[in-house]
Amino acid sequence: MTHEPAQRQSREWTLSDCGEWIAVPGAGDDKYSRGVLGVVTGSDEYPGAAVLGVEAATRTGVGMVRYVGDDVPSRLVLERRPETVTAVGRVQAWLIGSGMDAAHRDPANAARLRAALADGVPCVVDAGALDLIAEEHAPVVITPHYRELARVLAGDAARASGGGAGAPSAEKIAADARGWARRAADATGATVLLKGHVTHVCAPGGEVIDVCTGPDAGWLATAGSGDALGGILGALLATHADRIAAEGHDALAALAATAAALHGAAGARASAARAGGPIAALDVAEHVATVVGDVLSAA
Ligand SMILES: NC(=O)C1=CN([C@@H]2O[C@H](COP(=O)(O)OP(=O)(O)OC[C@H]3O[C@@H](n4cnc5c(N)ncnc54)[C@H](O)[C@@H]3O)[C@@H](O)[C@H]2O)[C@@H](O)CC1
Ligand SMILES: Nc1ncnc2c1ncn2[C@@H]1O[C@H](COP(=O)(O)OP(=O)(O)O)[C@@H](O)[C@H]1O
Repeated sequence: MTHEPAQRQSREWTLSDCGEWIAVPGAGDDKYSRGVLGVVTGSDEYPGAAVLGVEAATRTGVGMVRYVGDDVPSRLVLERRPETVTAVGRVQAWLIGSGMDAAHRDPANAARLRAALADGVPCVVDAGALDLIAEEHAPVVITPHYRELARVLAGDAARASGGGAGAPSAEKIAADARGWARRAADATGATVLLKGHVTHVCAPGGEVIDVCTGPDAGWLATAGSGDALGGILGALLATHADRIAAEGHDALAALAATAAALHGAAGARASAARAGGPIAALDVAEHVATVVGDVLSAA
């Protein structure tokens, strides 16, 4: 029988673990000292993803969101959240790629994504930016679902061998999601948040963290739910720049697990508010603030 070293074991992350990772502003804080999140998400093809990520980030708590994107998503973001700033400026973290399609990336979005990755601050990389992670130099958390992780690992295998042979299919990843989250973290050097009914988080060389705070039924499996998760995680990274600088991927993994736990609990609360019935992604985003309040009052 083989034994994994202790740091490769798995643990569960619950709401009681989250309190330490929510930054509550004090009397001396202003919007900049709290942290600013830069967001490059959405496109004329998928504008709603931008709205969902910005809404969720705002409801998680952050000093400011700077949104940088195409005209249609910019207008929709401002209609929903007029406090969002569309002027370019400094940020403490980035959220990139939700609502974008790597196969149809236009030059303006390509330049925005590359600029965010080159900025050097922590970055959440989702959906249509996942193909760019080999270029990054910043501390990165990737947030794939099974099909997206299969594509990430195929790209990784192709770079290593010139072919891509040996990369797992989405079905193979689904059959051992915990194991593939760990292998993907080691292979990419990024902290991995692998989405599913149970979400698995792993830093390179670290333990796997399981998160299962969502509703018992799979109501979170709905369009845009993952776009909202990206916003939650982006806000947490932007408000913990000092801890990420000091603790690196250990902090990124704790923040990613916190984001998944808040997201699941917000989905459960949103469903409970509808007698256990179905939810929309915007319901999840809106309920994050209440879940943050719950976590802080229980701490
Ligand atoms: N409101 C929005 O703007 C939303 C934007 N989204 C964005 O959409 C982009 C693509 O995300 P996906 O997770 O769809 O990407 P995937 O590439 O994983 O899924 C697309 C694939 O799903 C399969 N598929 C499509 N329709 C299907 C159907 N009816 N039945 C069975 N299989 C089907 C096809 O093989 C297609 O290639 C991402 O950028 C994502 O962020 C999604 O999050 C949904 C909501
Ligand atoms: N069966 C399920 N039960 C509970 N949560 C799920 C289930 N399937 C997916 N989820 C969660 O819902 C979200 C879906 O994200 P994603 O696949 O990126 O969707 P989208 O691209 O439409 O936003 C993730 O947070 C994932 O963990």
